[in-house]
Amino acid sequence: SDCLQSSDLTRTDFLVDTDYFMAVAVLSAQRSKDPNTQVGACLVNQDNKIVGTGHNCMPNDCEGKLPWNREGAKLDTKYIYVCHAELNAIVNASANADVKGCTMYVTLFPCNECTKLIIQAGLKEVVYLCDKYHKTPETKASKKMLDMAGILEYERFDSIKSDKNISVRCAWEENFFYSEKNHKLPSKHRVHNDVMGNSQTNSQILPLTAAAHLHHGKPPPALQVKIEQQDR
Ligand SMILES: Nc1nc(=O)n([C@H]2C[C@H](O)[C@@H](COP(=O)(O)O)O2)cc1CO
Repeated sequence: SDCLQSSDLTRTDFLVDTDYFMAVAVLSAQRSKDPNTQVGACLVNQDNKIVGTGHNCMPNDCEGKLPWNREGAKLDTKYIYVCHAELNAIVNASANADVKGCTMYVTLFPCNECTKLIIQAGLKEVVYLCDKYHKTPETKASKKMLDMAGILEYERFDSIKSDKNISVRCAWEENFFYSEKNHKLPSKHRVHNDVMGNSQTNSQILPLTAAAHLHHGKPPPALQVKIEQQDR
C-alpha cells in the first residue's frame, strides 16, 4: 500500500542520539541567568531517554536576591550559592526515573562537588563539551575521583564520531572543538556571550544556532523560524 515505506525512503540525515542529547544540554544552558557562564546538562538513562535537564541557577525562590558577582567577599559572590547544572539535572529527574546507570551530557566539565554527586548517584558516564577550567584544582579533583570510581567514564563530546556537524567553537581553547565544516554565520547571528561563558569575543556562535546547525548546516524547522525572525 501507499503507507508502506520502502527502505529507499528511509531518512538517513536524522539527528543521532548523542548529538541530540548534547544539543539539549546546550539549549538548557540558555536558560541560565548567570551573566558570565551558562551551563546546561541533560541526563539520559540506559534506554536512551532523557530523565532530567538542568542549568546553573540560584536556589528556588532565591533567584534575583543573590549576587552573580565573580569577585569580592565570599558571601558576595555567586559561587557559594549557585546550583550547578549537573546538580539540577539530577534533582530535576522525573520522580519515577532511576538516575542509576545514567549518562550526564554537560556543556562544562563537572566540578568536584558535582562529581561527588554524580558518583554517589550511580551515574555511569559523563560526556562533556568544554573543559575551560581544566587547570583548576576542582577539575583535577573531579578527574581523579572519576578515574578512581572505575565504572564511571568521562569523554569529550565528539560529534565527528557520529558524523555530524556541530558549530560550537571555544575561543579560549584553540582547536578545542569545532565541526569539520565550521559554519560561519552572519554577524547578527553571533552573540557576545556563549554557552561556556566567554563574553570577550564575538567569534563565538550562539549555542542555539549551534544546535540548529547540527547537521549539514540545515537548521531543523522549529529553530529555523527563530533565525528567520532575527533576519527581519
Ligand atoms: N560544571 C559546572 N557547572 C556549572 O553549572 N557551573 C556554574 C557555576 C557558575 O554559575 C558558573 C561558573 O562561573 P564562572 O566562574 O565561569 O563565572 O557555572 C560551573 C561549572 C564548572 O565546574
